[in-house]
Amino acid sequence: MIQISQLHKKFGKLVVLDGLDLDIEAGGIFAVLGPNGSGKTTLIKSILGMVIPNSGAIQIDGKSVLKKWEYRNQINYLPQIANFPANLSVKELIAMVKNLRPKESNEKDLIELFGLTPFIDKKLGNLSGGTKQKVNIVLTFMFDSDIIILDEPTTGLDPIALIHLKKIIQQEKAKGKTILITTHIMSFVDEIADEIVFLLDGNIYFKGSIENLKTKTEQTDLEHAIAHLISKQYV
Ligand SMILES: Nc1ncnc2c1ncn2[C@@H]1O[C@H](COP(=O)(O)OP(=O)(O)OP(=O)(O)O)[C@@H](O)[C@H]1O
Repeated sequence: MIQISQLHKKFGKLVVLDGLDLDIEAGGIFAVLGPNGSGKTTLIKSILGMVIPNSGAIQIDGKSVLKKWEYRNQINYLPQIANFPANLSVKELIAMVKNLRPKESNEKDLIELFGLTPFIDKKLGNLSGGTKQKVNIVLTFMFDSDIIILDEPTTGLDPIALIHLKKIIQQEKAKGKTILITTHIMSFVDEIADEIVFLLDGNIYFKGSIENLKTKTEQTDLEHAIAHLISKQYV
């Protein structure tokens, strides 16, 4: 579904992606992991066309996406930091996004599920961090798209919201969606990911199931397995 080959991205002299190759098959939950600054967001933004690579190819369903924009309509994206206009209300923001993306949307159930009804007329600038993240989640999941990309989706969420988030991610997976998630919360990965994609030194250092990773690193829990990967004992 998503094919990336020989992707290079530098910011000035800093090499972030160094000839990265990655194939993401259709359907399933892929956790994109790696230390801070390893290039997870850069990779995701390259797929979304928000970062322009220096060289390399990105294809979705066999078609190159570089310098194209229409394909973005088949991707739902939850950014790591949502810079919402502070003066808009939640309702106004949802209406604005619906206007920008003329596609059927299903925000009502999500607003209710995440307990956002009492906040619907409140200005975004006055909301708590976790409540803003719930709005971010509603905006991401209210459209039906084949690919869902979530950059640190759990940030600021309380345990109940986290349960709801996990459930909607599983529901989307059951519909055959391809879901990419970056996170540093290993318990979250352990619970929901089918595959781990681990970035280090500008490349994919490991791609496979959690079970494979545990076997390869001879660790019984994911956190230690990842720590072993970073210590580069398994090149
Ligand atoms: N627009 C930019 N200009 C300059 N440097 C950038 C830019 N975007 C990212 N970088 C740098 O590229 C590197 C990779 O950043 P990126 O945000 O992709 O990492 P990450 O793996 O998502 O990190 P984290 O886990 O901390 O979110 C970092 O050193 C970052 O400072």
